[in-house]
Amino acid sequence: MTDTLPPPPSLDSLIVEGPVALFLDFDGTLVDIAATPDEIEVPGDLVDRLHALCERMGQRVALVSGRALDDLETHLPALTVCRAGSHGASRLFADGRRLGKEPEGLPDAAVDRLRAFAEGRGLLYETKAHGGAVHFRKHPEMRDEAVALGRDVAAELGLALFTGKGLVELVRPGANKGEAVRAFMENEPFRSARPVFIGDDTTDEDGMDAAAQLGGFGITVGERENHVARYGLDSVGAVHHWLGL
Ligand SMILES: O=P(O)(O)OC[C@H]1O[C@H](O[C@H]2O[C@H](CO)[C@@H](O)[C@H](O)[C@H]2O)[C@H](O)[C@@H](O)[C@@H]1O
Repeated sequence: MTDTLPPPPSLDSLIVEGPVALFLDFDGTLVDIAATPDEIEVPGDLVDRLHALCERMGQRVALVSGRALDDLETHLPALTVCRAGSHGASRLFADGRRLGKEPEGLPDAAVDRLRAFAEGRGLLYETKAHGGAVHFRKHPEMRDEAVALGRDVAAELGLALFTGKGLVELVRPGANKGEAVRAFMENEPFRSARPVFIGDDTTDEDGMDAAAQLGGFGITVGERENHVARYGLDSVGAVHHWLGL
């Protein structure tokens, strides 16, 4: 449990031991969770603060989000930090060069099933370039039905199912945050650094697991049960404070 996990050592003390690479989740980690994806409140100077953090870290910072990259960039305009969207499947270096292949979108049959389910029940369907999510945050009683539908469609069409905070999502197999961590860590300036992954949700555990396998560790945010993280921070505010944002 998060409340039994100690806070991490200070970032300055880690940097003294050797180069550190930071992998940062977005929703629930850098910004607070809101009722819908578009209602998040992003501090106006967050991009500038992330750029300053990048300078301090020798450019070894990557955002690793479940959101599509174009959506992430809407909330973080003119961001020049390494970033991965669609749960790590779509990756860009800081200057916009692609890392790896552009992933495939969902088959139409999957999109149609998810969208019809959401629209039929008054739920929000989030269109993504490489996935599709049904949000039930405002209707938690629909959770089991949404997860069951996601499982069925995933099995029928050979897709992977994610269940996150108030959502169920389908992606192509292999799209996970651990793969994004590994991909960045094979490249400069990340290579040989100690990876630290910070996140609040189930899908972040793949990133934390990869960080641990590569000699680093995970930091979980908030009170969710987490069996992979080594340390915990209480809130988005505590993450900002730890990062010196
Ligand atoms: O990996 P992340 O960057 O944390 O993205 C995870 C999902 O974040 C968004 O959904 C979550 O945040 C919404 C806004 O706070 C909230 O309304 C929703 O219930 C959360 O699940 C985003 O909409 C998803 O696409 C991401 O997968």
